[in-house]
Amino acid sequence: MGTLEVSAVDGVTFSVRKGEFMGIMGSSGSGKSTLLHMLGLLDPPTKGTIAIDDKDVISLSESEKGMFRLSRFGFIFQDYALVPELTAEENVSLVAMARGEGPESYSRRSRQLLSQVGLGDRMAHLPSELSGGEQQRVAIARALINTPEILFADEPCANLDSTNSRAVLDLFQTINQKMNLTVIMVSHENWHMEYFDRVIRLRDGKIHEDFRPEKTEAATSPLRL
Ligand SMILES: Nc1ncnc2c1ncn2[C@@H]1O[C@H](COP(=O)(O)OP(=O)(O)OP(=O)(O)O)[C@@H](O)[C@H]1O
Repeated sequence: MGTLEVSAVDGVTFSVRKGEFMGIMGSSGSGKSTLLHMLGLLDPPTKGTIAIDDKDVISLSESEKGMFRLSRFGFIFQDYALVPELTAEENVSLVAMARGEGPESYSRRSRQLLSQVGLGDRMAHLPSELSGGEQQRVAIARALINTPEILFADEPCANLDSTNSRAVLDLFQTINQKMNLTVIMVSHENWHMEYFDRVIRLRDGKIHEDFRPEKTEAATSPLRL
């Protein structure tokens, strides 16, 4: 920031097990989004290493990072990040198209995923014709179209009421358990911890706590993947 150097994340070291549902928590400005964006290869760290399956992913070229993100990661953002001019089905298909797939292979899967997130009757709707919770479920279907190994979610419930937040978290839990997908989610809501296997709490860009929260019985959704 001009002459002011900001250490958004500083000296953070941890590893994540395959299939873990991890929450990154901490107060505003503690570095959660920066950490998530670095892990998701969206922002480069100034120093340090990130390894996935023992592969150093920092040294990949920009185009290799792009392909790595498309084929191995799913992203879900607070503001849904849907393309406003495209229907729900087209939004989901878009990332499969970007990976070079033909329509014969992604069309059926897009529709199947939208049905599985409860939007079978909303496939032709534009984002503006969907509620916030529905838009976030389109974003979840989109994140799953390329059968990723890691799902990154940055405050996915920030704009949702508690019923819709629970629907999204129930979906994450089902995806995590049924597909053994690693989920890394930024949150500042303490009640979300009931869904997490593990929490890393940041303070001033450093790991302040790394713990396994006590599990209460969270509801399970009817999603079958
Ligand atoms: N693009 C940027 N340029 C300069 N500083 C930034 C930038 N993005 C974030 N920061 C700073 O880095 C620090 C960490 O920000 P970050 O957005 O990662 O925090 P956060 O924990 O996700 O916060 P919030 O919960 O409010 O979203 C903050 O001090 C912030 O002001």
